Amino acid sequence: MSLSDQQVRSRLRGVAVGLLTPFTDENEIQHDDLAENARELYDAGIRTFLAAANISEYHSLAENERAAVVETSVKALPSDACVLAGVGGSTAGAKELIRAYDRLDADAMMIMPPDHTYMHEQGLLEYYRELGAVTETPLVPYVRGFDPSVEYLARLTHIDSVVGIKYALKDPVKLGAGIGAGADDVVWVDGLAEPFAVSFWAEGAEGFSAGVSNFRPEIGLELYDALSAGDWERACQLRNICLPYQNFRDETGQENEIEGAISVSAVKKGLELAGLNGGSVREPIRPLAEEEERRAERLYDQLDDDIESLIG
Ligand SMILES: N[C@@H](CC=O)C(=O)O
Repeated sequence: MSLSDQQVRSRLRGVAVGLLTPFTDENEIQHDDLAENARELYDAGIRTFLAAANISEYHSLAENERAAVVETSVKALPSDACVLAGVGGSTAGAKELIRAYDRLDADAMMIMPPDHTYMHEQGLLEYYRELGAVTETPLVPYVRGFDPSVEYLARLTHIDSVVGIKYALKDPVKLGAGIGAGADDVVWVDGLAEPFAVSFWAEGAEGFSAGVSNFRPEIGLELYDALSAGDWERACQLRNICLPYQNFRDETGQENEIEGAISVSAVKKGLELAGLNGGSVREPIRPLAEEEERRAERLYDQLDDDIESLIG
């Protein structure tokens, strides 16, 4: 049975890890590895999971694969875990996926950023209303890749099905304004991982998505405790030890000028180095080059040392 709206809100007040989709070299999904990752992260204390979503390589998964990934995740995790399932695309297609996720008992729908060349704020709000009309399951829209008005953010919070917003714009001032203008019962989640966790928290975010905490969950959990306790100095220390690996994720990689191209491959490498399952990536992402693999290893060692001295 899935969680209530109130329980989902409570889970959004925490660290949300992305369940990356491990692929074989032949591009097949390794469901056992995915399930093992989910259980290990749960045992480490994580309770909020994003399945078939952003860094799960949502866009590289077919519809039936998205449902299969969500099914594996829900089955692998105890019932007090919150699984947010990635949804996107046309209204009709998204509704179909939502119905499939409902049959699988997903706890919430993570609505991916609109994948459209042209759009209108009112049309986008209509999209969320349409999706909300086919399910009792709460929606969490992911705001990324476009620059909406504060008014839009406020209106988004007033859509009945919306219980949380994953905010991933590098604009803490707009976040604070959106929170101030919006409904009180919506939980705002930092969608830009640990580097923005402190500034977004100061503006009113109550949870954050994981970056390096996807493979070293203890950092995210300690950071969340420090933020909850108002211990800014410790929160900044914990945030700072994440930065070298997070900055590496932002790089372009080789023979490419698009920033962040190695981001998912770097997290998959981190999973492998932490003893979890990373696996291969699908196009349009590329695997790390040899030199990047070595650099990831050095950065991971540094992270490991920093965790040892700060967390023990
Ligand atoms: N936290 C993720 C973004 C959200 O899914 C990341 O660091 O890439």
